[in-house]
Amino acid sequence: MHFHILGAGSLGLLWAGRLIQAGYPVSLIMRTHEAVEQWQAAGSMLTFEHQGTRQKYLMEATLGSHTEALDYLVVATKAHAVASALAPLVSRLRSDSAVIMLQNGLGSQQQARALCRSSRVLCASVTDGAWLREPGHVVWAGQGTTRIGDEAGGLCPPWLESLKQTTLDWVWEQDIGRVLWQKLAINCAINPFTALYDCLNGEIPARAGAELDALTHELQSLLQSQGYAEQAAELPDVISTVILKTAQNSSSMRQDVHAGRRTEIDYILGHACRAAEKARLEVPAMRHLHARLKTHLAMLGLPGD
Ligand SMILES: NC(=O)C1=CN([C@@H]2O[C@H](COP(=O)(O)OP(=O)(O)OC[C@H]3O[C@@H](n4cnc5c(N)ncnc54)[C@H](OP(=O)(O)O)[C@@H]3O)[C@@H](O)[C@H]2O)C=CC1
Ligand SMILES: CC(C)(CO)C(=O)C(=O)O
Repeated sequence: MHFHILGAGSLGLLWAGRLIQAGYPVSLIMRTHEAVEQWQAAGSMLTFEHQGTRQKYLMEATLGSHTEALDYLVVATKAHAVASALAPLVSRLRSDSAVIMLQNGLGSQQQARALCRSSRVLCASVTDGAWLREPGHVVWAGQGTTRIGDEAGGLCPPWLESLKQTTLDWVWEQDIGRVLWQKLAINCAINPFTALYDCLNGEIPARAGAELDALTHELQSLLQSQGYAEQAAELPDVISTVILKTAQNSSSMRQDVHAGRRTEIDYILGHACRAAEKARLEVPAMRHLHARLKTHLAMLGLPGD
């Protein structure tokens, strides 16, 4: 099984390292010729750091314009880069190719399905934490679980069954939509406040107070409108637990803002607002937060989508 990883960022290199450790051939697909040249100039080596130990793995980096068929394509770009990164690769996919989406939020997975009509597109919800110490050097900071499923339904594919839990701590989800929507609701309740108030996850209840309660209530209605009544009922507890467990975390959105990078707001809060409109739900707290965050990002010179 040859895996191609699209996007040599934190999560892409984490998957690359874990798969190569398990003995699978892995190639990276990079965005620019310069990025490939830099990778090669640095010896084509991935540095994989975990609990203070560092290992090095040789790995080839290529451009999307290659013609080799893609059997297992792991899409590890940010949500907003998915469509443009994936489009040039569609002709390299076969009917038995698998595309595995790792993005937070919702919307990019559906874009991928629209693009890759002839291949199976699986979606993953990942709770591992990874960051880059420098290009090509990934730190696996938090061990988590990867819940994988197919929004179009169907059984777990045999190739995934054959992937040992020591390679990736994966679980097959018959209803991955439920998982992705619950994660979306959690990210809606946490990430925007951390970016707006420039605070750690644990500081949200004190900083956002009643705003958090109002938003949670609207997110419950939204989950209900999508058919996820159980997830709606447990949402307030789930949000409190995640805030508590990740109290010292700087959310991914806050990290993006600090690094001057485009955030995934449109695939988190933006998607939630659009889904609420489609379901004809009144969500004033959500809309107000979305508008405030967009203004805040604009003031920092960052896009609001
Ligand atoms: N990091 C983590 O711990 C976790 C991340 N996630 C999710 O995973 C996704 C990826 O996140 P993360 O790895 O942190 O993001 P990064 O920004 O670290 O990595 C994204 C990578 O994609 C590359 N890329 C962008 N466009 C293209 C393209 N057209 N062709 C090839 N490569 C491209 C970027 O390259 P360039 O820099 O050149 O633009 C970058 O190397 C996000 O949706 C995130 O929310 C989910 C759970 C945990
Ligand atoms: C769960 C949470 C909020 C942890 O920080 C996260 O997924 C993120 O930061 O994107």
